[in-house]
Amino acid sequence: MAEPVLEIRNLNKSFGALKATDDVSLDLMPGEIHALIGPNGAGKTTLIHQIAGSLKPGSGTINFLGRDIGALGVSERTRLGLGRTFQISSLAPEFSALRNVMLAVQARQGSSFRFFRPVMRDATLTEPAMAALERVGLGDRARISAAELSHGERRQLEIAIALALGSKAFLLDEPMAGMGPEGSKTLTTFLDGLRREAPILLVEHDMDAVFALADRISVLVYGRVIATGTVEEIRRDPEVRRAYLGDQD
Ligand SMILES: Nc1ncnc2c1ncn2[C@@H]1O[C@H](COP(=O)(O)OP(=O)(O)OP(=O)(O)O)[C@@H](O)[C@H]1O
Repeated sequence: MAEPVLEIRNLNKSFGALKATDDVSLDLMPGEIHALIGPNGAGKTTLIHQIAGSLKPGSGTINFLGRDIGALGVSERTRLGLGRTFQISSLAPEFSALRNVMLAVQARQGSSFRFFRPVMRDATLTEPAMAALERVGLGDRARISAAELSHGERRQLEIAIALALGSKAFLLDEPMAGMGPEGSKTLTTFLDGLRREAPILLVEHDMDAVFALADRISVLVYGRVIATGTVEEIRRDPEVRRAYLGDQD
């Protein structure tokens, strides 16, 4: 059997008396979309922060591509290929969409001596950046500043940045949030294809998107994984229905 791309074992994180992450173990396999669902405050974002490196776990291990990344910072994890989008945007708002992605391309190329060239005409930066924008459907918005993009477009731009960074797995925290039905549909189609390139750990409240996309779902309640399974297994699970799905089905 294939090795997991991401392997989380017995992760714990407390905020004072609150156990936000309670002995969480989960895998992200090559080519899969693994959705993480659960009620507000269940600990989904806290878990993503620990995997991304912006929050230190109390205990437990995180392996990425066979390597223990527990001691690494956010940028080292990004360099290894752990791409993420945020609930709160991390874009440079005054820069164009293209320039935002070019910064990622530049970071990946590791060069800091480009100041001597007019950056916006440097094809080694503009071409891969345009390619990433086109892949997420933002090709015709390249020259618009990030601040002027719609909420949904900013999410697409963050994914373009993660692509340009050469991500080997994606951590997506509520990418559909604030999107209309059309935007959600477009993003769903895009993510469906993206999984072939790199697996996705997807935190999402939009159950239509989750049920359409997920190969597996893990359900988090009070920081604990109460079930992991296929869409059908999760839909049928009586504990999940009681704790989370309720009458959404
Ligand atoms: N820095 C912090 N200090 C104290 N408590 C925190 C901190 N961050 C999160 N929490 C608490 O940890 C719990 C889990 O929060 P988290 O944001 O991870 O949940 P979530 O499942 O992502 O929720 P939502 O679906 O609303 O985004 C909540 O009770 C939250 O109040």
